[in-house]
Amino acid sequence: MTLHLDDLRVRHLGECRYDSPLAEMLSTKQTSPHYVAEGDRVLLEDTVSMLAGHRLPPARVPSFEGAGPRRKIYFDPAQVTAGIVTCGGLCPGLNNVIRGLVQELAVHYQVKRILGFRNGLQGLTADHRHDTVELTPAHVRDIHKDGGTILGSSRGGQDADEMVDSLVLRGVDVMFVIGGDGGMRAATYLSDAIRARGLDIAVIGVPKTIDNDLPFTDQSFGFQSAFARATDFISSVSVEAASSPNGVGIVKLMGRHSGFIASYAALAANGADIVLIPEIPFALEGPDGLLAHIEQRVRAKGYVVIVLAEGAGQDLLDQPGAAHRNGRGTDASGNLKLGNIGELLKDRVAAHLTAAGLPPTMRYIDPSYAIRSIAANPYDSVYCLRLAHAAVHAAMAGRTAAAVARWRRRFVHVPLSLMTSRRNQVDPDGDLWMSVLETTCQPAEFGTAADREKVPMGFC
Ligand SMILES: Nc1ncnc2c1ncn2[C@@H]1O[C@H](COP(=O)(O)OP(=O)(O)OP(=O)(O)O)[C@@H](O)[C@H]1O
Ligand SMILES: O=P(O)(O)OC[C@H]1O[C@](O)(CO)[C@@H](O)[C@@H]1O
Ligand SMILES: [Mg+2]
Repeated sequence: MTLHLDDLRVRHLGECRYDSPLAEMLSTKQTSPHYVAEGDRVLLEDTVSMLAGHRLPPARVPSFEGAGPRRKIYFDPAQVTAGIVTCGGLCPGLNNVIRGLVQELAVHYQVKRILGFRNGLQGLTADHRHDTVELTPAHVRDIHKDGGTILGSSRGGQDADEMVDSLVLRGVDVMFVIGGDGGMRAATYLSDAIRARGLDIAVIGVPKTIDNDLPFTDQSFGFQSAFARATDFISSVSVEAASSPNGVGIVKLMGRHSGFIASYAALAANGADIVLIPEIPFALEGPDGLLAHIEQRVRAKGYVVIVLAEGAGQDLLDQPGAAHRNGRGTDASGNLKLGNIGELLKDRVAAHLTAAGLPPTMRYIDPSYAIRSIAANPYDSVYCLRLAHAAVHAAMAGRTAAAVARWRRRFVHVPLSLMTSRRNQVDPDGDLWMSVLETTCQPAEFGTAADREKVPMGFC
């Protein structure tokens, strides 16, 4: 999909008439390498060849509106009630974002009231809309020290009109939705329904997901903390595998459709021989298949360490009745339920090595929720705080149906609909995957004899 400048423009509720309480701080600022001035824009693409390909003057090249405080704002802060909700799976940093939103809204803009809706979008239904938490700086002072979300979260669909009714009944003027792809989709429908009813309510998304599968953001918050924790499990399994005869260490990590956690954690731990991700299918059998490669590594090195994203190799579980298929179907939010590729791999590797005369010592770890239920690390803490500041500035300036994101290290406004227009995935031709191949020395693909012709050899 080719994007044009107009696709990247975010909606404004109207003219900004009020002086911002931060106006004085902004009076002397101009664009510099470290500051995007009001009215300036951040390029979508950043290579000479991509820019040249547009054949457009700089002002027409696709770009995002820079985030940050404006001198004039849309809402009168003294009249504003803000709402906050966290939805979907947990992610390190949710509490940091809540805290950042509350502090900025209360301390700098001094808004009238801040309401936290409980248990995800369920909190915006008729049955739950009155069970809100009154959020103040004192209430959120220490919440960043804990993982999870003080507001609670959930999966499962809600009616957009019912959610709008809740905002109207609770007098909400600016609504912050902290969520992943599902949450951003729900926020899009929410802002569409608000618009259809001609209401003056801003909806700002703060994208989160440990899977890092959202587009138009360099990395989603919490991802760094999550993969850092995953690294510990890879190190443990590597030690165990290396200390055992024919040791096989397998770590299965979250990542439904995107293998970023597996790739980054494997690079950070630097002990993995094989990384398997959803973006790159693999064959088990055959001379170029995964099992043959594992056997070769055990023979050469004495042990092997495999890092596996949960969404990898799902096609291998597709046959009806296949072991570890786990029924499939979808969860309450419509996300595909995955089969257990880790268990399948464990069984198949054990059978293969045993048949090859290398009976393995199997060390299998599935850290599951342990990587996402933790508090944010210092890097994510700073990132969450800055995203929260950007979200508040966007809302107070009357931006709506927009997400705040960091793009090419600048904070920008992204139309909400774009956040769900594609999925961020590891590019098999990109430099991240190249680094994984360089580090693990695994071949670019584990193919079968039939496609041996097109399968490049490993690096070492
Ligand atoms: N197409 C949709 N229309 C309306 N609401 C949706 C849609 N998709 C998801 N939602 C709602 O958004 C909320 C969050 O979605 P989901 O459970 O998929 O998590 P998420 O936001 O994608 O987070 P994560 O991927 O990090 O777990 C849920 O309450 C879900 O019902
Ligand atoms: O919370 P649940 O429904 O068990 O979801 C787990 C899923 O959530 C995520 O953490 C984020 O979508 C995935 O990596 C994982 O598959
Ligand atoms: Mg999701």
